Amino acid sequence: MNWSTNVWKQIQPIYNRILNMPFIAELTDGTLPKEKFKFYMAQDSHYLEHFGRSLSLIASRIENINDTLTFIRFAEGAIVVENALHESYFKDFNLTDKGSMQPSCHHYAHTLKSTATLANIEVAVAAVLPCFWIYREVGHYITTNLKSVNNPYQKWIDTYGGEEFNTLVEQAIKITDRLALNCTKAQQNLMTDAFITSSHLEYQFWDGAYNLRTW
Ligand SMILES: Cc1ncc(C[n+]2csc(CCO)c2C)c(N)n1
Repeated sequence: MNWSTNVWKQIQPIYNRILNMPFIAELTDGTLPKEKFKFYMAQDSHYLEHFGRSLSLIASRIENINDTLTFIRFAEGAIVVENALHESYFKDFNLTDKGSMQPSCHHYAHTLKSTATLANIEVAVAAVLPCFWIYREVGHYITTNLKSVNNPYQKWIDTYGGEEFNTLVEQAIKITDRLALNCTKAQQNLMTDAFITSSHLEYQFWDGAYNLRTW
């Protein structure tokens, strides 16, 4: 079994907890209170900047030059494309000031940056993979369970449920599996730990927004 199939099995309890979060249920039926979505968007805007920097660090460290190019594109996607989504939401929801980073976002963003800088490259790549993979799965889940026609969060849903995003995720999984193939079992276990930690932090990110958790 390849590394990714195995790790995805391992995070099933976390993934199922994510699918059962009120944030996801209310995003799906469009009833999520605006102030919670605004909190999420503002925090995510901070997150994306740090995430983009983490991807750029990985791009510069990864050995295969084609992988460097792929990670440069991921970084660009995080900063340019995703920020466009946020900007349009900032307008739609009258959000002018994103404020400072709050605990869930701060923890996640800085964990990714230190991992991207200090950990072995395969561990750094494994740490960013849940950002792609969990969002794709959640995007598909929401798309298949959509109830309301006039969902105010439709743009967000379309971004992550779409085919374009799916292609990026497939590329990210493929690179990570290739790196894992050249690793010892001990190194693969460190990759797995990093993937699991980021999956927990994805959960915490939504939980922090739903509960409007501040310092
Ligand atoms: C907390 C949090 N985690 C993951 C994503 C999803 N995401 C953001 S950028 C990017 C890659 C684009 O190249 C992906 C998958 C998010 N928005 N917020």
